[in-house]
Amino acid sequence: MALVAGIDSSTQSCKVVIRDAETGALVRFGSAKHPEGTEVNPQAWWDALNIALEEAGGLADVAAAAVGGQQHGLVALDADGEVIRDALLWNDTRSADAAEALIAEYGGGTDGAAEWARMTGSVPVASLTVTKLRWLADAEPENARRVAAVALPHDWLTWKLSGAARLEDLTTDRSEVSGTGYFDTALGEYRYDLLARALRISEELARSIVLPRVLGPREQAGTGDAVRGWGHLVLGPGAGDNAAAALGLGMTTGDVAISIGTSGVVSAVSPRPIQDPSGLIAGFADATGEFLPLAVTLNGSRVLDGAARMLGVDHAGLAGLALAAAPGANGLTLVPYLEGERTPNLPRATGSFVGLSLASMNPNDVARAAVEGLLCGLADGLEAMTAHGVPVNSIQLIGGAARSAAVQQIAPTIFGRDIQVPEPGEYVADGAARQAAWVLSGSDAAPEWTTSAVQTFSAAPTREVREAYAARRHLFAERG
Ligand SMILES: Nc1ncnc2c1ncn2[C@@H]1O[C@H](COP(=O)(O)OP(=O)(O)O)[C@@H](O)[C@H]1O
Ligand SMILES: O=C(CO)[C@@H](O)[C@H](O)COP(=O)(O)O
Repeated sequence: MALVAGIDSSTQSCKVVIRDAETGALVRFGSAKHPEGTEVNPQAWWDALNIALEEAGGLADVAAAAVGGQQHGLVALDADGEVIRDALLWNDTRSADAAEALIAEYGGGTDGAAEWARMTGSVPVASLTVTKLRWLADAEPENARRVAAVALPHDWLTWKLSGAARLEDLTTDRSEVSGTGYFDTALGEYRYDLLARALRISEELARSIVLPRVLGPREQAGTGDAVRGWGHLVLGPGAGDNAAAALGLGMTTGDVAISIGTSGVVSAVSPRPIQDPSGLIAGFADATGEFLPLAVTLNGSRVLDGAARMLGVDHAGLAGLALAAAPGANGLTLVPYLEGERTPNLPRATGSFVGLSLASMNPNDVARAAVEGLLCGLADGLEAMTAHGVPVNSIQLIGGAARSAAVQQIAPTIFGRDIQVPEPGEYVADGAARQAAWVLSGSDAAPEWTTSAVQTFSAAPTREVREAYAARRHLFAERG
């Protein structure tokens, strides 16, 4: 029995699944926490990966591995392959002004946004790597001058697993690179002119910066580090976390995943690239050769973490309170922009409770408003997706907060559709494992693994909750 490892290096933690390459059966599992914050030394991801690998029984008997990772984070490397500064993560909003400047440089407003959507598939927001590079060039020019290679979290971890030292050995895949902001997702080519613009350097100089080689969906990224005893290990190209989840869920056209981890993500497989000048949809690629349009919010599971903390309960307690309240929370709406927001693009926003009254100022309604506000933001993303002609036949709910009974039961009322909840699991890591098995097999198609049982939740839609949210989502203060 050949074993494969799938790794999910996500915002809050690293998870490793070891699965049977043929059947997909789970054999071992390990996980380790990542540090808090939106600026993280990549060494912390490497340390967490090693702890998680050890907990999962190591790689000695594993034939292939692949890494799925949080997207967009800027890992800037110098000529010796050393990390220049802590990585700025996808949820770090300091590059919001840089995003605005980059749009302005292409005509500004709707023209500039449309041009970026045409060039790359996405309109720059603070999350995208290209804006972080511009921030680096302006705020830390000394560091910017030292940049010899730019990698993203999963690229860097794959490189570390391989034990390679040469920058030229860095690899990535279409799903990851499509979220950089300097890659033409429709054509599948780097845009060195955009890299140059971000760093305020000539295109000639930009071409001397090493960008990871973009691998095909089942192309080998190399082998494991011989020095660490992983020389036998075949490495897959890896993927951005949402593309890996799509692979883990076996999504095809018409399937939608709603992931509620640190980020809230609505994603769908599309046979054609999506270019949305409004910026609500990011036109990324998937891990199989197709496309994966996404709507991503900055405020996912932590909305519920914060609400539970505020109410002095655990997650089960929060779900109980929310389910004890009536839909609409007695007129209370949570605008959930606790960490600023990305979709819609409001990086300086804060959250607010709107409609508070004596009737709603109680734990049940506050909990209900938290769950409804979180889901309404995602429902707006789903609506933007359908507006772009992305077919929606089924919706699966995944990510840490999909374990909440309140999220499961309230989701169909807000989305106005049945919601399928697969067994709790690590679908990003599973997708990475499935990719590793695919690379190992050398077949044209990814192996058919048994999919997990799903539970379907149905409920009457509560249009009025969405309408109240739509009328109030602009009612927030900006952070000072
Ligand atoms: N039962 C639950 N209800 C609500 N949130 C939960 C529950 N279990 C875990 N979470 C939250 O899910 C998040 C972790 O989910 P995960 O998908 O692993 O995040 P990420 O991929 O961003 O690291 C944490 O914020 C955690 O508090
Ligand atoms: O920014 C994106 C995708 O565009 C996020 O999906 C990140 O990739 C982080 O994912 P989680 O760790 O929150 O799951």
